[in-house]
Amino acid sequence: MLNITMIGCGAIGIGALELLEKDPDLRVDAVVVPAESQELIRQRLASFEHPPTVLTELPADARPDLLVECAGHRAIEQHVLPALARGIPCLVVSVGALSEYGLAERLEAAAREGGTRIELLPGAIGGIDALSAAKVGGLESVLYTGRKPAGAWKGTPAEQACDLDNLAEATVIFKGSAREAALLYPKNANVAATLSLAGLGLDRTEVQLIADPHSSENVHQVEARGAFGGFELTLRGKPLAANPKTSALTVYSVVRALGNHAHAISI
Ligand SMILES: NC(=O)C1=CN([C@@H]2O[C@H](COP(=O)(O)OP(=O)(O)OC[C@H]3O[C@@H](n4cnc5c(N)ncnc54)[C@H](OP(=O)(O)O)[C@@H]3O)[C@@H](O)[C@H]2O)C=CC1
Ligand SMILES: O=C([O-])CC(=O)C(=O)O
Repeated sequence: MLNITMIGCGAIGIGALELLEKDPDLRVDAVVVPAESQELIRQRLASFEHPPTVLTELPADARPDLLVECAGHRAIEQHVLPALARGIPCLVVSVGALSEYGLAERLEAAAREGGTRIELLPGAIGGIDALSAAKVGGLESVLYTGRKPAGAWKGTPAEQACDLDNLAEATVIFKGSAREAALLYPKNANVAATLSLAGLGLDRTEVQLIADPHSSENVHQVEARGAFGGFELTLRGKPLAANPKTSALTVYSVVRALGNHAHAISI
């Protein structure tokens, strides 16, 4: 059995915990959350058969088999970097944090220091295996379009670009590089960063973000060309009720990745 510490316990975290309870090979022993929400999370987890301990920091002597981050960009610096340096393997969903200059190199250095690895999870997108394999032969272009319901862009710079409450038609709210997208939209453009890290890089991957008042799904489209040929992918993600910015597939991606560490056959 693998003992896991989870960083963050919101829409993704709770969704993953519910599914992981059914897996005898995995046990989430602890969740790490901000002090302000510690009590609320404790109450939310009370109905679980094996409620994880709710902490605000990973204790200095803690040695979980795996640490999984599902908290947000700031948690990478705060929790993942030190855990890697201590030799704890980390899985992360807030991949957009790596758009900050120098952070990827610091994560790599910390993982080397600790003799361990950091795994960037596909989250809400598919095709990462194909794209990163295509990169080996050489990629020419990768275009990512992220389309979400207007409400999913609330609390983001899109509010300055348009009137989200009265949008009549689908509106492009951002056009630029994956790096800019991930920095400007930390809760909505992790997929842009993931695709770019697998493919052409943060500065050469073209990104378009759309607020669509007629959509009820988070639609991710990828067009890639290179020596391998080409592929077009459209993924229509169902948003989570607990956080409409986040697609349900992200929860399943976390559960799959953890399972792959524990089960005899991984896929
Ligand atoms: N790769 C992908 O495809 C995707 C990645 N994501 C990433 O996952 C993150 C989480 O998504 P989601 O679960 O929907 O978000 P929620 O806001 O529902 O939950 C976030 C949870 O993390 C906690 N948290 C926030 N900051 C920290 C921190 N520094 N240390 C510990 N805990 C923290 C929050 O606590 P509190 O409530 O107190 O703030 C909350 O419990 C997103 O911010 C995004 O970066 C999301 C969707 C797709
Ligand atoms: O969950 C999704 O559909 C994608 C998302 O929020 C992100 O890329 O950050």
